[in-house]
Amino acid sequence: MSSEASAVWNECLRVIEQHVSEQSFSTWFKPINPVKLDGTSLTIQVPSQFFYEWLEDNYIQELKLAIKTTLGQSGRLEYAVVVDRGNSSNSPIAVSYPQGNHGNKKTSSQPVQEQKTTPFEMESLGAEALTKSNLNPNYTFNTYIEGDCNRLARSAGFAVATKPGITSFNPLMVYGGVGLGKTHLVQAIGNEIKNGPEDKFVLYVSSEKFVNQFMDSIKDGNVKSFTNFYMQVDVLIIDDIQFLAGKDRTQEMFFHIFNHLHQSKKQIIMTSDCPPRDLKGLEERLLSRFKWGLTADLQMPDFETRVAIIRRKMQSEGIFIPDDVVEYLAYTVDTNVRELEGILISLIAHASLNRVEISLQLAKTVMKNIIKDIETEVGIEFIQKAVSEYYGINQDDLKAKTRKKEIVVARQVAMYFSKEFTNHSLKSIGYHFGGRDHSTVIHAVTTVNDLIETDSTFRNSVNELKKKFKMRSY
Ligand SMILES: Nc1ncnc2c1ncn2[C@@H]1O[C@H](COP(=O)(O)OP(=O)(O)OP(=O)(O)O)[C@@H](O)[C@H]1O
Repeated sequence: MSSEASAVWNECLRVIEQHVSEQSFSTWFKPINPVKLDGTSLTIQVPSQFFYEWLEDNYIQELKLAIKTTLGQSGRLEYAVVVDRGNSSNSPIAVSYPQGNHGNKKTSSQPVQEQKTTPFEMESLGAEALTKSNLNPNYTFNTYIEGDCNRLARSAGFAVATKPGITSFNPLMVYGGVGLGKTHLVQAIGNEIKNGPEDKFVLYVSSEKFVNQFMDSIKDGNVKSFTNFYMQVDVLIIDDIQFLAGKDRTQEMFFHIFNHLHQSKKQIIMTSDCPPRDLKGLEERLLSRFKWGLTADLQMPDFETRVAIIRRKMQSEGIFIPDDVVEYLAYTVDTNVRELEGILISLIAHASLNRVEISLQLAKTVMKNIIKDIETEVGIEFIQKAVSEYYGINQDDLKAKTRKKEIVVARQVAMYFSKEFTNHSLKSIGYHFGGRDHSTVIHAVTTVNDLIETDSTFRNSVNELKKKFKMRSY
């Protein structure tokens, strides 16, 4: 090792130390050996291919800063990767060169294993590498709106964030449909731990990336460093675990990593698009481990929570949207939160591009453009769906013969609204409710009107539903 190279690298370390945590510094920078200095080009030796890729994915900015500070603008960094063949004492060194320098191979006393570009030429930091843990700093508990839809998962997540690895929620498995906030929640846990008092190595990885890294490690003969790396993590957050289905070798590797982490009281957090019992193509021994901790689901947020999510978003974007528009969006977009956010962003974009105020009319136009088949008119079907959801009954029961009290009330309310909000005749309305005759519809309308007069609880619920239909038929 040249003393010049050492001196330069020591300088670099002083810069890097100021920008990374103590733990990252000892994990990722202490094992590096400076090899040589050639003009303003410093070669450093890293223990494995995996290590090299990790540095490149996660610490490129710090390395760049250190090199430029120490060697000036023309400073360059090159890597020597110790090839992992399971026997490090035998490992040859592969020197890496900048792209475009291939015809000018430098000689090394040991065999050159492969060519690598320098990190500075590969500044393709993926969106994932936003922080050292691959966590998006905006995904916090603070920005994650609480509602009935996520209460259990959120509070379990918070407990885990306070005492990672030592609550009974290990592993914590969060499942739910597309765009319902799984990633946001598990990253909020990660951010909370990372910003907490203890110096924990938190790592977020998508299952897809985990599979790809594992496959690459097989290809490159690096499996050992892959495993060692994952076994060092204090908090492993692995997203969309269903992606491991059918990938037997990766599952086996994950099984070992899981066991090691769990035995060492390290926290494991996973997400999935369905409950563990429905995860097809995953080994039974993995599934049974997933059930050791806590499994919590996320549901579609209810109307109030959707309003709160929109308001939160408005606050973070620094924009104002009138209440009727907020309510309209919250009523209409009930598929998932990502879609709700998407429509909100389109609305903001439309208003600012066309220099118009955000209004209900604009919201409706944007909505029609985005969701082609959106049902903007109130029809009997829509009323039946909304009323049965509101009363928590099966939609088909509105058409069935059943005379159960709660179903009769819901049916009468739905008939009442069908009369008020659609152009269907009494006969047609009766037909849509299991072929009842028009006098049944008249009776329903009269009963509902009477109840509105006499029963305030009933009146409130009818008003709430009415608001929803008015939004549509505006
Ligand atoms: N309760 C919530 N409060 C605030 N924002 C939320 C909430 N739930 C979801 N979001 C937002 O909705 C968007 C989609 O969430 P996220 O990506 O976490 O969903 P997901 O369930 O992981 O989706 P996928 O199934 O596609 O992986 C994100 O922008 C997220 O911030």
